Amino acid sequence: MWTHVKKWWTNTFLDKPYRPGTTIGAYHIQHILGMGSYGIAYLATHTPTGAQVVLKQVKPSLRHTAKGAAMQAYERKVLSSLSHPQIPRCLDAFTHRKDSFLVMTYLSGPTLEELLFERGIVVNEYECAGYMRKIGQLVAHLHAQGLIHRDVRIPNVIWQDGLPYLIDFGLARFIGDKPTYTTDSLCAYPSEKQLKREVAPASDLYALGHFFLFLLYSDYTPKEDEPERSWEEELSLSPEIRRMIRKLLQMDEPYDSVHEWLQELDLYLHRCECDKNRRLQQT
Ligand SMILES: Nc1ncnc2c1ncn2[C@@H]1O[C@H](COP(=O)(O)OP(=O)(O)OP(=O)(O)O)[C@@H](O)[C@H]1O
Repeated sequence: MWTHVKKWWTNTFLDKPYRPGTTIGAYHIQHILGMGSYGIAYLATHTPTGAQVVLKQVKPSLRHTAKGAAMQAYERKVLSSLSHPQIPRCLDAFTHRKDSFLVMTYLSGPTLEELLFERGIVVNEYECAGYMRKIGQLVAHLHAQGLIHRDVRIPNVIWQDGLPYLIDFGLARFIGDKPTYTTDSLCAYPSEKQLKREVAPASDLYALGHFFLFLLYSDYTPKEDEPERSWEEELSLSPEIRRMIRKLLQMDEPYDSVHEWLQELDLYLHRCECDKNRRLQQT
């Protein structure tokens, strides 16, 4: 019972977000974007310039924990090290009363999760491959900087004007750094979680496999009363894409790098282009 009471008190009072309209230093809060495991994200206006920014506040309940402060400091270090138009830039960090805030550029547009599940967009296999190529190139850019995102999921990709924008670097780690703030090893985690949290390209490649499947499922309508089957049975995929996903998900010998996978993806896209041109010539 005590844990329920404590959780209720924490959520209702301690971690109560700032209200829209509140001014915090040079920023005016417009609305809450979301509450994650360690922070509260707000859309805010930078009053002197009128620019829209994202403020990320460490949850007050985590304020005095080593983890809360460390996570924000690490996210700041990660974002400050990056300079890419499709990734938020760290603009500032400050403390207001006892709360720490990270300020970053706001990337507008719907996430792929919203596009798929709220707007119901349908993407065919060829189009999915085109989306994945652009997302893969962003992930390859991170890997080239020695950074593993570890949270490449559809709610963390904003899609605007035909380009993906990658957000939420709360779990990102530089290769060589510890996978968690409390342990050096992931041995105590279940095997799938070990793979997802590994500070190595394999964890992002695995996430990209699931990402691919989410996009491909947009074109799938289950038949009524049909029992659930595996993705290989439910989706009608070309042999190349099926093979790629099996390798991304480590069901077959995995890729060593995102580049290796992107090369195969390019061969597939080239093959589709040739097929299309051939069909056009025949008509
Ligand atoms: N730079 C940004 N531009 C636009 N929207 C953003 C940006 N950063 C975050 N958001 C939005 O704010 C929400 C919350 O962001 P946050 O990074 O805290 O993600 P989270 O998944 O809720 O947190 P956590 O990773 O701690 O679970 C996101 O779902 C996203 O919609």
